[in-house]
Order: sequence, then structure tokens, then C-alpha cells
Amino acid sequence: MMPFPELVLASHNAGKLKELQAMLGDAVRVRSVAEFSTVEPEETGLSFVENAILKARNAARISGLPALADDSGLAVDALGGAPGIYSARYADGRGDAANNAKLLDALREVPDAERGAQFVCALALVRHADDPLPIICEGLWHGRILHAARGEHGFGYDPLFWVPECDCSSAELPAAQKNQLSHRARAMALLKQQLGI
Ligand SMILES: O=c1nc[nH]c2c1ncn2[C@H]1C[C@H](O)[C@@H](COP(=O)(O)OP(=O)(O)OP(=O)(O)O)O1
Ligand SMILES: [Mg+2]
Repeated sequence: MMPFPELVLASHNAGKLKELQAMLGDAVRVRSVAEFSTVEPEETGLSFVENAILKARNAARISGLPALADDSGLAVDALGGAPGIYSARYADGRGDAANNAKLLDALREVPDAERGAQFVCALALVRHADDPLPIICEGLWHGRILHAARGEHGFGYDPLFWVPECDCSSAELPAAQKNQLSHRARAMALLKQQLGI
């Protein structure tokens, strides 16, 4: 049984919102944080978990509802885990296309065998803004960075992320399949287990 009837999704990213909503199904009524504020909180944490908690608390504070936040990104082996928590800001806020171009450039000389990477997702659920016991779930998705973009689905770095088990990029996967396999799917499966839904 879901412990509460509705919650606010603490994300301003349309791609993420769509995926999280699809994964939650009709287990809970979902509201968007954009109903309450268009101001995005500053992500001052040094880890995905810290940023997820910070975004969840902010959304709970402004909505008065339980809040679920997702902090995620791409950790590239050859870059020592960069862009990591800075994935959204990698090209200084110039958006997904600029982020992808910068990543391809950074890896221009790197051979296939050294292009390993993982998508990371931290989910944080708080029952209220000062909740001393947030529920935290993390998920990883291992893959490799391509030399050029492939596919039209998904968002963010999906066109550059090669998924070995599917023999395609994550932007070539239909949404339903990405939502079974991804870092976000893995974190969400753990969260659902904890919530008993
Ligand atoms: O499944 C994914 N497929 C492709 N790219 C992805 C994925 N998951 C995260 N990403 C990338 C997008 C963004 O560059 C960064 C998330 O940054 P992150 O701060 O968590 O999200 P955001 O600023 O877009 O929205 P918000 O903070 O309001 O939830 O990682
Ligand atoms: Mg963000």
C-alpha cells in the first residue's frame, strides 16, 4: 500500500518527468513541482544523493506534499567520472546538444575499449520538508560512449550512450524498454519495493 495518496515530482526536466510518471503508473497521484514554482533550487551538493535530497526537500517545502526527486547524470571512466553531478551543467547551461558535443570532443582520442561509462540515478523521497529519514535508492546503467549520436528517443546523453545488452544506443530504445533497463528504472524498482507498491 502506498503510504500517501499524492506526491510532487521535484524535477523541471520534461524527459525525466515522463519516465518517472510512466514508472509510477497509477500507484500514486503525481503533481509537478512546476505547479508550485518555476524557480529551480541550486544543486550545491557534492553527490547525486545530496542533490536529490536537497531538491526533494525544496519541493516538499513549497508544495506541502511528500516529494520525490531524481538527481542523475553520466559518469565517464576515461574522464575520472566526469561530468557526474555536473552533467546538466557540463557545457555551462547551453543544453543537451552542447553537452553532447563537449563530451564527444573530450573523448575524441579515446579508443573504444576505454569509452566505458555509467548512467547514475539517485532518487530521494521525503514525507515532508524536514523529514529526518528520506528514502534513498540508487541505480546504475553500464554502457559505452559512442563516437557520434544515434537515435531520436529519450533525452540528454541518450544518443551517445551505447547499451551493450541491446546492441543499440539508449536513444534507439523505445521508451517502454528504456524504462525497464535504465539507471532510473533500477532505482525506481528499489523505491517501489521499499514502499510496498
Ligand atoms: O536517462 C537519461 N538519459 C540521458 N541523459 C540523462 C538521463 N538521466 C540523466 N541524464 C542527464 C541529463 C542531464 O544532463 C543530467 C541530469 O541532471 P539533473 O540535475 O539530475 O536534472 P535536470 O537539471 O535536467 O532536472 P532537475 O534537476 O530539475 O530534475 O543527466
Ligand atoms: Mg538539475
